[in-house]
Amino acid sequence: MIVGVGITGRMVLIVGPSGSGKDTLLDYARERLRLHPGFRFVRRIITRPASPGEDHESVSEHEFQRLVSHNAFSLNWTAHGLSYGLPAAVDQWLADGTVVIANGSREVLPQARLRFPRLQIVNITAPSELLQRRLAERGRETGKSIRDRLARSETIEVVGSDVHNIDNSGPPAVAGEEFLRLLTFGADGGGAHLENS
Ligand SMILES: Nc1ncnc2c1ncn2[C@@H]1O[C@H](COP(=O)(O)OP(=O)(O)OP(=O)(O)O)[C@@H](O)[C@H]1O
Ligand SMILES: O=P(O)(O)OC[C@H]1O[C@H](OP(=O)(O)O)[C@H](O)[C@@H]1O
Repeated sequence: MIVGVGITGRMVLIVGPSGSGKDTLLDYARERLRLHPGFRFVRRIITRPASPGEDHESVSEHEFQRLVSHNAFSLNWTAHGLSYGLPAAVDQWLADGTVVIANGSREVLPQARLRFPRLQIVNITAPSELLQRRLAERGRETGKSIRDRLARSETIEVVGSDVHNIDNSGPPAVAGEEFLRLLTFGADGGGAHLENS
């Protein structure tokens, strides 16, 4: 079994333009940390029908607004004509000292910084030609929807001392290992490590 030594509980938001590889890197890390109780990967609530890729809870916009009015979200936002939420359970996991990892939005970072005192932002990047090719090959969106996502990719800057950039233009395992290192070595870049026993 894997045990953690000195892991510091915190919120980790992985952000970056559509097609940069957030879900791919989340899958990579989730698989490798699945036996570790100190890490939890958030299942998002989204007003998108079930689709290949991210495993999310699909709800109608009406249901989403009902959840908002019942304070069912720790953080929520809109983008691409969809509504996204992280469940309120996140707050309890953080209070328990867990490292909570979620797919976020670059645009919601100002609210996230106020919401989560211990926040680590992981910004995934890739050149625009790669984003374009990946979105076309993925096939979840087509035509205008892809064009809108690519246009949005260039409009939002992610800067700050709480931001770690990961270039995902090479093989997924390269960026995946870098992401794992960030998760397991703590927000301040040192001190914590995982041990196999
Ligand atoms: N390093 C990589 N090399 C080649 N293909 C990749 C790499 N990373 C991701 N991909 C592929 O690119 C596509 C987009 O990746 P992914 O869905 O992980 O991106 P995303 O950032 O989560 O996008 P979105 O915000 O639109 O959900 C997927 O088909 C994925 O398999
Ligand atoms: O452009 P920004 O604000 O960074 O991100 C907007 C939203 O798009 C992506 O979701 P998905 O591709 O619909 O699953 C992100 O995860 C985020 O929720």
